[in-house]
Amino acid sequence: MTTERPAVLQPEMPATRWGDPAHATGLPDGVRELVGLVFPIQDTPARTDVAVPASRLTAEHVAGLRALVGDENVVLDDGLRRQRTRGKSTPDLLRQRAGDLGDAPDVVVRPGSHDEVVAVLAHAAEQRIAVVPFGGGTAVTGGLVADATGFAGVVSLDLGRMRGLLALDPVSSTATLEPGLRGPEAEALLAEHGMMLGHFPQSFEYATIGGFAATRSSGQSSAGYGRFDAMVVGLRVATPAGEVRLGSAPANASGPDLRELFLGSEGALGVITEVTVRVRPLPEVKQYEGWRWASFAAGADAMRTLAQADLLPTVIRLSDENETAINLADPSGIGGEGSAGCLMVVGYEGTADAVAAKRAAVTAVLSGLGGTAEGAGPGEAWAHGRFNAPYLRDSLLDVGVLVETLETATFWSNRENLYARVKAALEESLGEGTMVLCHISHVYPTGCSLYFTVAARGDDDPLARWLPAKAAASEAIVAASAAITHHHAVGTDHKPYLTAEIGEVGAAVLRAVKETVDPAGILNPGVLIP
Ligand SMILES: Cc1cc2nc3c(=O)[nH]c(=O)nc-3n(C[C@H](O)[C@H](O)[C@H](O)COP(=O)(O)OP(=O)(O)OC[C@H]3O[C@@H](n4cnc5c(N)ncnc54)[C@H](O)[C@@H]3O)c2cc1C
Repeated sequence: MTTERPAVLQPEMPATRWGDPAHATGLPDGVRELVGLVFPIQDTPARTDVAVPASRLTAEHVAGLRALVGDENVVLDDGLRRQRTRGKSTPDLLRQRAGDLGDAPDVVVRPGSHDEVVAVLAHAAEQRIAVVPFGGGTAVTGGLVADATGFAGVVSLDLGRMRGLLALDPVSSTATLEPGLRGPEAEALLAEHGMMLGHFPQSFEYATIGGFAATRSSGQSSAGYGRFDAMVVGLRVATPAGEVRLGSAPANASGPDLRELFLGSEGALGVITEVTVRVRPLPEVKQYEGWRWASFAAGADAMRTLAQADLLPTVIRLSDENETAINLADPSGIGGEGSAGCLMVVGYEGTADAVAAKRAAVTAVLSGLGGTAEGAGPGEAWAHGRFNAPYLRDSLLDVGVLVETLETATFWSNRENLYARVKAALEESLGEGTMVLCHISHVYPTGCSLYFTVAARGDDDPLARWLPAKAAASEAIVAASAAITHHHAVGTDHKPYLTAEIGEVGAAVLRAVKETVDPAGILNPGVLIP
């Protein structure tokens, strides 16, 4: 087939905020009033008067890059360099809002093909220019913040021109996608063939196929469709040492599976230029509903029972008592009566017969374990608002409230310990009035992830309040022997904790691979590799 490209492209995100400016609603009056009851409201507009630092690259460097990808695809423009600075964590946004553009790339380079990526990497290695692969720019763990020490400058390698559906194999149910396709663009291309990928992280609107692979992302339908890495059957990767093509069969016993080496490699081992994924038919039916549990523990036990019985629906998420209460208090959040206990959202997608059968079996288990069915209302409200939270975060930052999220994962037997430790660490660090909310939305037969949302007073310097709280939470995660990240990746923020998780030998293995594929160390220096 000839390459198919999306008919409609997602608009650019502003540098200081999340998402499509047309979807930003501001803080509804009712919510502003509620927030004001808990936190001091203080209007804190973003600074836009700070200039982007001058590019450190010489005219010769720039001319060399232009010769490889064309003049128009080597961009020194301040606006684009500002937008390509860091990602979209709360610290990233706070730094942008404060006018800190110290990590701005020196130039944005937009290759149009695998071969152009290869050529840029060879040139960068020769000239000692650092290269930061840039997909959607939704990184939340500092994966786009390269350490430029010892380099002539930093190229943001923007993969946004590589946005095609390259191949579709309906017999094997696979599709080969270019890395710069954003979530909705990839789904729209596949939908024209009656197929879907089924990867819906909260960053779906902006994150890309290459980014999903490079961070081992997990989406809201992970219970039914799996994590992104589980959907990948093949990869093409450009490294400074040459090309790596992986995935000649769905499974093999040809030594360790090297696909796993490049999945989650966060731009430090190569640039992913093609991703072959498993696709499936578009669902005939989608049904989402709510269940209520007396406690977080009771709901979590029900999730475990379903996972261990191989009975997971497509979506399953459970809010703790605090998250349940806050969402019910928010008129734009999940609807429903009362706020006691813990709300679970359960979603079914597939053929009408498959949905009916799975729903009947799951309903029997949940009822038997003491859950109360709440009907379609809470499920549909969740489905309707599932991508809204990041816009609300901007509105809260606008009024001086500190909001951030973090996530981890552990085995079922350690869930309560991990939950208690992380919650206590955040509350102690941020002090009185801090709200710590938690949900479980990715489950396995052996364990689950925990996703925390924190809201606290920002005071005069929200960044200075958040960084010690994040460190305390990370230390609590390590002390609980849990994963420093379940799906947000390592980046620079989690790097100090990685060796504790994988051990000294594990860290040395990563360094050895880096040395082999990127001997000059130009790829995302300072990210991931301990
Ligand atoms: C509001 C919000 C909600 C989020 N929700 C979720 C969620 O539900 N689930 C989840 O898993 N994550 C979530 N994230 C995190 C983020 O969206 C994911 O990590 C996502 O996979 C990043 O994709 P991206 O295209 O934006 O990558 P980028 O941010 O551009 O890059 C991320 C990292 O991957 C590298 N990279 C990007 N593309 C390539 C490539 N082609 N080859 C090699 N390296 C590359 C970059 O150098 C960087 O280190 C969320 C983030 C935000 C801001």
